[in-house]
Amino acid sequence: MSDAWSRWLLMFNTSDFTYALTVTVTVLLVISLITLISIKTKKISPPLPPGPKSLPLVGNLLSLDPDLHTYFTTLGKTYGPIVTLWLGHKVGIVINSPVLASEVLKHHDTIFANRDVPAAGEEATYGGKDIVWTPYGPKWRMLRRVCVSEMLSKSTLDSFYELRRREIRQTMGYFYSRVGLPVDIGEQMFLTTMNVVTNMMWGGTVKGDDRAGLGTELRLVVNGITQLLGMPNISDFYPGLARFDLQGVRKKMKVLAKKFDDIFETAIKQRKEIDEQEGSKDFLQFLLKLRDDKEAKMPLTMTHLKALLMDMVTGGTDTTSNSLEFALAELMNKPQIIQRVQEELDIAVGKNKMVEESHLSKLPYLYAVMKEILRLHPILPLLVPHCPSETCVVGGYTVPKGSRVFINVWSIHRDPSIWENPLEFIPERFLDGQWDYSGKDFKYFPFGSGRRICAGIAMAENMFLFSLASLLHSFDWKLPEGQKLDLSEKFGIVLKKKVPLVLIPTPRLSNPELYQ
Ligand code: HEM
Repeated sequence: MSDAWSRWLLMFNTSDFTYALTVTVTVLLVISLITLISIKTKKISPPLPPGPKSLPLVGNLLSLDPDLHTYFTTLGKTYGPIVTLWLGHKVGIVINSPVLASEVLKHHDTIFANRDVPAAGEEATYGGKDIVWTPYGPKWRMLRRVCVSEMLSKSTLDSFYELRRREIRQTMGYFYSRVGLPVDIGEQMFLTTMNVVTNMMWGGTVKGDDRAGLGTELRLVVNGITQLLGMPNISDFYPGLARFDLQGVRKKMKVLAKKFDDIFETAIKQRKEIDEQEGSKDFLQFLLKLRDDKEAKMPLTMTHLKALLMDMVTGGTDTTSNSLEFALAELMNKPQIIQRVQEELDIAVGKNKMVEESHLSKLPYLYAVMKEILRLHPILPLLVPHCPSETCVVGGYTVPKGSRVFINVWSIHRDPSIWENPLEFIPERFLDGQWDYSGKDFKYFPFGSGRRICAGIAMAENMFLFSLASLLHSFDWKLPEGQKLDLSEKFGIVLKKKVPLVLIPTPRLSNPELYQ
């Protein structure tokens, strides 16, 4: 068996395919081949961007590396800033330069503000009814407005400060109870963000003994969802074969999404039962009110409502917690940077208090640490793929309507022609305030840019800074005896650490009562 074929099997998890299925696939692929050849031999002017030679039937699928972000970066070095890949029947376009990212996300923003919804995404979000996958248009605008102006606005976030404070204190209390013992940083930060998000949504939280159990389970579910979303799927590349769900991606996603759907159903039922007089103010109550608004121009359906909740519990948790895990991991390699952050914290907060959100504006060096982490490990390394609603020209090449466009922010953030020592973790490069998250500069845009820019920037910034400040102010951290730091990344729609970060906390604050 050739290397490429084994990789294919590995990536697509097809070991349980039966002989009969293989025959069926072959027949269907032959039909696909005829269509593919007819598309490829059509003269396109200007031409498609350059790219590696593709094979009949499969295009470039056999040579795809599972770590797509590094693979696309290598392709960029050979073929230039814009590359074509044939993903079965689908045209994939990879953008590796700031100039072309700007053409796509700024000059042609409206055309590219669409998504090529993968089968996995459709299954996870009630048929793609959420913000992430809804096509650009009135429905998306309505969802986005609800989310950005109401749920995640600065004033709403401010009103939930007590809740974040309580959760972060609880996490610090947990670490205090584990002094001298190894703790899984990613797991704990996931739990903290999940608790904040579910609390904001419907007042739900995981406490006490349930914390480890339910938290671990929810993390597995979210991990599973993001993994399936980032996984190449035959159904997406050969739409004619989608109904067979050959890799079982839809089936697996259905099981995972059902777990959250059950949680949403229970929360919705309970919320409806609570007398409004009790005045609970969470998003669910707000969304249920919107849903009952019969006058609304673009009504919010129950499906939209649940799809929005799904965006919050998946998009709002894994992104922030993985960024925090990368941050602590990079810092473990650079004790002098930890020292500088702690000095800043000791001046702004003092060692006789815990960090409050009001301290965050006095921590410019910590802010630079966050920016540098999102440069070196942009947590959505290819953004969420965009999809042009009409054929257009980018960088002098044709980008066909319906193609899947990957903006490789990971490679732009590590481009040596833009960044000095790009592979080094150097927060100082952000101290002059030159870079922000607005997406205006296509050399640095970890949250994306244009109409589809991340809807949760304020919350991400808040949770990241508050958590990291608390972790470094309350504790010193060390690796367990004999363990080496591993900073390698694992590709997925959300980038993860290949090896979970396990560290041992030692309290820094003199008064043990602060940790209670
Ligand atoms: C470190 C944390 C985070 C990072 C780096 C991040 C980054 C991103 C990126 C790169 C995109 C895609 C932009 C594009 O397609 O061009 C995105 C989309 C999105 N993010 Fe975030 N995100 C983070 C946290 C959050 C949080 C906390 C929430 C909400 C609670 C959130 C909600 C969303 C939503 C709803 C979208 C889809 C927007 C749309 O398609 O209109 N994100 N995010």
